[in-house]
Parts: sequence; structure tokens; C-alpha cells
Amino acid sequence: MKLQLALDLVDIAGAKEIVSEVAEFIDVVEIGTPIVINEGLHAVKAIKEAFPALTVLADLKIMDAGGYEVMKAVEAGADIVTVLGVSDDSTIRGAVEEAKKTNKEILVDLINVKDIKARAAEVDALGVDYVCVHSGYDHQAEGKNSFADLHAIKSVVKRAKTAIAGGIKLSTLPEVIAAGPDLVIVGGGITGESDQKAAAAEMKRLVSQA
Ligand SMILES: O=C(CO)[C@H](O)[C@H](O)COP(=O)(O)O
Repeated sequence: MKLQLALDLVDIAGAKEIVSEVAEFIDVVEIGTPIVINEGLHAVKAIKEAFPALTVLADLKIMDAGGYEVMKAVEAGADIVTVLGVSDDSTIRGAVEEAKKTNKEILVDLINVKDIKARAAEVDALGVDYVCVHSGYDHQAEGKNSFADLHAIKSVVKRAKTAIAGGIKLSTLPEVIAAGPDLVIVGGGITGESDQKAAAAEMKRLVSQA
């Protein structure tokens, strides 16, 4: 089981600062959607150049033009690129084809998908690398999480790896780990802590045992 640090509410300098603190405890660093909106793919390039040993995920949440947008993210240094599960199959297919050319990976984010189980099975069959359940900030504000959704997709995803994101904290991590995802994505649960290094270290210790 791997740990991904999601960076959302910082600029490039702030992202570098946090990653410098916790790099030894994370497997993947995510350049979150708000950073890409604010700074563009330069943020992906800057983090990949500064931390070449880390796997970099560009959270573009692609909805259309899958092949083209994946191409641009990969050119900037992304190892994994996100595509929305609510996209058309052709968008996901295009993204997968483009990523495969350079041995990169596609993570499909099932945020706001209504029939999670059915869509997870469909995107799995499209050859994506990760299927991710996700309660976004707006759902988190309504007290929702994706723990039950993770159980649901685990029963239908046969070839892709599974991932979970959305409001995961140290206190809820054991419940997440028990459901057995391949990738646990944590943003505020690390970046919002006063001791980010200690939080990342403890999370890494827990996911490594799984
Ligand atoms: O993609 C995102 C929001 O759309 C976040 O990166 C993801 O939810 C993880 O952050 P947090 O742990 O703070 O919820």
C-alpha cells in the first residue's frame, strides 16, 4: 500500500517546502487541481525537477481531450495523470493510449459518479491503472466520505489498482487501510497538521504495515 501526499492550497514555493519536509515518507506527490489552475503545468515541472525520485501525479481531473491533455502533463513531468470517471469512454481511452506511449499511468477519479460499482467495472475494463473513490471538499463539508465506496469498488475492480481520497486523517486511516486500497491519498491530514513530518511519518508507518 502506498501513500500519496496531495498538495492543493499552496503555490510552487510552498509545495517545495512541504515536500522537502516529508519526501522520505511519501511515495507519490500530487500537484492538486487548485495549484494547476493557479500556476499551470509549470508546477508539475518544478516539483519533478526538484524531486526526481518521487512519482508525481498531476490532478488535472480531465473531462475531455484525454489524449492531448495527458500528453501535455507528461511533457511537464507527470508520472500519473487523473481523468474523471464521469467522462466519456472515448476520453478515458484516449488518455490511456497516450499514457501507455511513455509508460505513464492514468488514475480515474470517480468523484460524483452515481453508480460507483458499475462505472468502476467499466473504467477498469478500459485499461486504466488506478480507480479512485473520492469525496471532494464540497462533499466533505456535508460530512460525507468514500469509505463504503472503496468496499464497493474492491469487489468489481479486477485489474487496476484501487485508491481513495478525501478527508483522510490519522484517526480514520486505520479504517481506510482495513479496506485494502493500493494507494491512500492524503492532503489536509498532513498539510493541515502543525507537525507535518510527524503526521506523514506515522501515516507511512501505518500504510507500510498493510
Ligand atoms: O482532489 C482533491 C480535492 O478535489 C484533494 O487533493 C483530495 O481530496 C485530497 O485532499 P484532502 O485529503 O485534503 O481531502
